[in-house]
Amino acid sequence: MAASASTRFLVLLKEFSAFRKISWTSAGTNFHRQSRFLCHVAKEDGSLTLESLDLGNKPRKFGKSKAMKLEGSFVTEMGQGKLKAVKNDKMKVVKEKKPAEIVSPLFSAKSFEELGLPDSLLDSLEREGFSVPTDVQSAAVPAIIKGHDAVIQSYTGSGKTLAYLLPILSEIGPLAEKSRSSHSENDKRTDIQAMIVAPSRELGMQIVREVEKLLGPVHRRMVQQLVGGANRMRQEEALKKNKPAIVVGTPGRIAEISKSGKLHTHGCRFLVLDEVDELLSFNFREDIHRILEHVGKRSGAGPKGEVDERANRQTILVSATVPFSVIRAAKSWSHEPVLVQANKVTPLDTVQPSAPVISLTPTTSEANGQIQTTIQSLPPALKHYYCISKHQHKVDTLRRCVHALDAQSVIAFMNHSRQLKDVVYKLEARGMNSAEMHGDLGKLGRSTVLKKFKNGEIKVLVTNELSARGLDVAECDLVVNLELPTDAVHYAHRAGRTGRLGRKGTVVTVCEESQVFIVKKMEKQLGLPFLYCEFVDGELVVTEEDKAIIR
Ligand SMILES: Nc1ncnc2c1ncn2[C@@H]1O[C@H](COP(=O)(O)OP(=O)(O)OP(=O)(O)O)[C@@H](O)[C@H]1O
Repeated sequence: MAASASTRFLVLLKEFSAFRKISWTSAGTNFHRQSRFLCHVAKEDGSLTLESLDLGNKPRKFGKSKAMKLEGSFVTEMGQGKLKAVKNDKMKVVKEKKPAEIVSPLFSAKSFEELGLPDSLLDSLEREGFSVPTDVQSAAVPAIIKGHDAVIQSYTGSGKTLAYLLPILSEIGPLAEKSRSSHSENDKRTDIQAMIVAPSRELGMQIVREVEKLLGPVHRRMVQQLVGGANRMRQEEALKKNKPAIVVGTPGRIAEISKSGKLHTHGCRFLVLDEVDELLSFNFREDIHRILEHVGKRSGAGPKGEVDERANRQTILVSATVPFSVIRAAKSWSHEPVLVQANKVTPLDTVQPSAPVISLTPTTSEANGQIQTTIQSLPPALKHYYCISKHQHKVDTLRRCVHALDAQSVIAFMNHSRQLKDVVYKLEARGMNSAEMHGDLGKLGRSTVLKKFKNGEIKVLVTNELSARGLDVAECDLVVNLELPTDAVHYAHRAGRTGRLGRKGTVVTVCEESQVFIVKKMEKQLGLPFLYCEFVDGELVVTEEDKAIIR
């Protein structure tokens, strides 16, 4: 159909066949060579720096690092894209790109030792193969240890979970620095020390596993999950028996147990709202309100000097997408909060309502003497395409897309759970391993599917918005929007399931002809180029002219 339209040039790119990886050793060297020392960042725009937080020039201890768990996962820019001329007239030569560039320079601090973490936590990180903090971790850890309330914003897959977990674990629980972990006299031993709230069970459980990994087998009971769909009585018994220092849960279940008087949070020192913009939505409003009212509200002084006059907890709000409603909420719930981004800590007061919510390129500019901050929500190396397909051909388009990109682990998003089964049936009939995942599956069904997807038994996970936020499957190399996300924010979270932590990733949005204008709108809002593509002879074909517009 469109192939014969006004296309002048076709560039055939067979992308995934050429995944070229570099070893961690060489990646590390490059990162270090490129590293911008933290104390140099953001001074011009009035930001706080690690130096200004008294943590920039700590003496360094080196020598603990070992080969990183994700060895080889930092991939180079596509180096071997095939080039094929389809028409001779006005041929534009697209040169092969040079290989060996790091896609995303995520790491600027050389080691976790630089961030002032206690030895026991450093040992855990080493045991789990984490050797270098990401940029957002480099910025967040010292700021939170210092006692700041914070909004952590950084793009999907950049390590925001550890960015808040590390400073918390360095202050409370069995890995904490002894001098820091001493509780005030007002603390009861039964009180929870840190509460982490997430909008979905999957994300909650993912965070629990991250905490358990760091705590190690001996102390893993120090974290308790309070997610919905699991047995509530067992959760309450575990709270009573294990007296965990940390709870991670979904708003409804936390509020439920809190109302029953079985969750003691008045002495809680940390409250984290992960995916905060989602947690602010109407669905969660009542439960979040209760949590904010009860967590860390005790009388008397808190453990930290200069911030003691505020509520006796640190409030940490986290998301890749931070609309101004979050900034406003942070200002009202927190005391002098800071905005933490990759290698940058800025007083939240300087963030203006006019600042765009999302954009590709992070910039700061001064207007009327005020700092304007734009926010990057997606990894810059992610590639975005769209194609046009009739509704009845979409599954076939998906299948051809997977083949053309030689994708190994695919998440296909739709909007309604009732259509997922049909897509799975069609894919399976064509020999492609796939499974549906949605809320109606129940907790066990969901975790089984997820496990199979993670270990590669399932190639295409067909799902809805449930999986759009937080889900961390390192291997996912392709996201397909079989139906359009409702807006640019939803697009960003769906797209962010691939290309995690500097890996290569592709997002293909399959739309109907009448929907192209919506794709164009999202492209504009995100400030990202969405390339029009087709799948021809098993190849992804990108046209340089936008046929969707000129037809
Ligand atoms: N310093 C590090 N070194 C190696 N791996 C890391 C490091 N920090 C985090 N990771 C891993 O990177 C992956 C992505 O981290 P995480 O899920 O925290 O990202 P995120 O920024 O919260 O993403 P999203 O916005 O999608 O929720 C996880 O598998 C995590 O274990």
